[in-house]
Amino acid sequence: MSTRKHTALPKAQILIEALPWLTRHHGRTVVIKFGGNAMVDEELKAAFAQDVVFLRHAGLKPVVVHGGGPQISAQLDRHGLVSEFKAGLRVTTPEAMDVVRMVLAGQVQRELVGLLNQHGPLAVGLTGEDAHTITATRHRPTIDGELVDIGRVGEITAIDTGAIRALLDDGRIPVVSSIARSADDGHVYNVNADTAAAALAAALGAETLMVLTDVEGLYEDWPDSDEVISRLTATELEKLLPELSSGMVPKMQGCLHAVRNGVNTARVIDGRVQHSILLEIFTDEGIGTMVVPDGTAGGPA
Ligand SMILES: Nc1ncnc2c1ncn2[C@@H]1O[C@H](COP(=O)(O)OP(=O)(O)O)[C@@H](O)[C@H]1O
Ligand SMILES: CC(=O)N[C@@H](CCC(=O)OP(=O)(O)O)C(=O)O
Repeated sequence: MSTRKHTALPKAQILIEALPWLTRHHGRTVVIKFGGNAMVDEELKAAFAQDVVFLRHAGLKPVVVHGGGPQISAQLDRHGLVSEFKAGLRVTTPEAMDVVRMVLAGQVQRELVGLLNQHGPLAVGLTGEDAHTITATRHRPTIDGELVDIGRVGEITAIDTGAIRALLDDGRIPVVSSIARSADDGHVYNVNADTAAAALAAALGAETLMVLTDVEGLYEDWPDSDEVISRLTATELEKLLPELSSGMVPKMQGCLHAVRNGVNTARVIDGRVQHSILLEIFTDEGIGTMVVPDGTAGGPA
């Protein structure tokens, strides 16, 4: 009996260590973006699903927004279509848009819903098209001073949180694909998943936006160094933005948008680390990069 007590004690200590975090986050919404590059390993995907279900049972309200860039590229390739990116966004022809929608809503989202629902009737998948969750207009980025046409790529103009809130109130875990309907022309648009997650986090008044990717966080001097910036304010991030490249651009722009619009913390964390979500939410040893609004005091958040 005494041996059993003794061996079980560390488990109790670990649970108690999480108490301040459980108290702080209880009832709060956490938007988690699961990137396509972090989604390649079966064990990692299963651990991701466990973490999200754990959060839900711990009294938080997780919302999953997923990417699928590599999966889309692979499918386009099978169709003999080339993948081209401009300003970090996929040039999306109407033909490519059909593939994007099929892969995100029909493949990646279904897989995540399936993994989450191994733990109970929790996850419900939707795309931004459902119940007008995400409305977009055609995005025309400026590259070298010129407006560029990148096809069916959407810039978010409105978020309707009604369907997601109804699911959360019903105890479900919404799993959202980053596809939007345009109110102008009725077409379906491809939205970067980081941008969609940030917009949803802001519109939902989420406590935290958590972006899982395939690096440790925001590197200070990428690609020359792998020194991770652990914490930075909105203004510090804004100054860094022009120096960032490729996939980090929409991620960090999204983090900035989130903390400037009511989200308490936006984090970029390493999706290759098993249970990185739990480590980030429930322990002192926060990993990755955390963006906070200006004027936020130091210490763990
Ligand atoms: N400053 C930086 N710090 C870390 N990664 C960076 C930086 N700048 C660019 N990157 C690149 O951004 C990538 C992550 O973005 P992306 O490939 O779009 O991932 P995801 O599929 O998770 O959205 C990293 O793998 C890295 O190659
Ligand atoms: C407009 C645009 O670029 N959309 C992205 C949508 C998926 C995505 O963002 O996936 P990751 O998070 O895995 O990069 C794309 O077509 O790849």
